[in-house]
Amino acid sequence: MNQAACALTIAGTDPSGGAGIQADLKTFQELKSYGMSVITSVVAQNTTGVKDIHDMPIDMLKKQLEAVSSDMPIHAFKTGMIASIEMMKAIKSWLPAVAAPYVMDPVMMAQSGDPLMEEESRLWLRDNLLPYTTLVTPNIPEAEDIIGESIQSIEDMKEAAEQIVTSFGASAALVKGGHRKGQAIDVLFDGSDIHTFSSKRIDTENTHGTGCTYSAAITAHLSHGTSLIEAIEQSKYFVTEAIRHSFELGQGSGPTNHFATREEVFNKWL
Ligand SMILES: Nc1ncnc2c1ncn2[C@@H]1O[C@H](COP(=O)(O)OP(=O)(O)OP(=O)(O)O)[C@@H](O)[C@H]1O
Ligand SMILES: Cc1ncc(COP(=O)(O)O)c(N)n1
Repeated sequence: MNQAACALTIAGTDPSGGAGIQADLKTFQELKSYGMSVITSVVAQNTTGVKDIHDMPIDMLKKQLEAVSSDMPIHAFKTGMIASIEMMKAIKSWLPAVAAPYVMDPVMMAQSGDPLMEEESRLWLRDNLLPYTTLVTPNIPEAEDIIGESIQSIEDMKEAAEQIVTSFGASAALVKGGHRKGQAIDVLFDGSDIHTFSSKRIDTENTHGTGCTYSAAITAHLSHGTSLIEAIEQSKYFVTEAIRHSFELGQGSGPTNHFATREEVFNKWL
């Protein structure tokens, strides 16, 4: 009998296919997890920015969560855009229905700077959902928002990761350095040790959806039962290659190329 590793994303949409649910499902597929999705908001956006947002009615969000968890195995799940406190409450009350690693990408705004979460929801997310996470993956502005302090150096990133675990209750925190200059360095505190994950910075504007792709890749690896450190190491490689092979599509920040890591395989066949 076939057994599948099953990964679920709970997030908003991107009709241009580079971020959100669409990026997550592509990533799950590439990493051989059976992908499932619950939509929080339908977002009219593309590579240039966000045009409009339609939040799912809370009842519909609850019904989607219930539909998937009452029928399907969930071996790991992630949350991305959760626009309102009401939605966060619905997700929190659903959490006991799943016993699986939880990766939170605390999406606050799109790369274009457009907000994807109500201002007052940020504290609620931190104080009420963060303590349930296996891993939270803030970029630098999101980590600054969580700890309420500015982050300049790698040392600051380490302190922030540690603080997110010890003061705010995440099991592990990965502070991503995509917004800094120089090497693309991410810092993990796993509850006992600091680990760094580093790659050369790729000179490109095409980074729409990198955060979504990275957290989805980690979720996919966790759904296969991979350890946290190994899952992050593999996902760092995946997202770096996806940025390296990104597409010149759209008039803004182009999307990452999710099937880049299969290039070698394709080349063998062609
Ligand atoms: N130009 C780049 N070259 C190499 N790696 C990068 C580059 N930009 C971002 N990264 C890496 O991509 C991953 C996502 O990090 P980033 O800080 O960009 O997340 P994010 O801000 O949530 O994503 P987004 O940019 O999609 O909003 C991290 O591993 C980061 O180090
Ligand atoms: C629905 C949704 N979720 C997350 C992001 C963040 O992705 P990015 O910062 O790469 O634009 C996005 N643009 N849209």
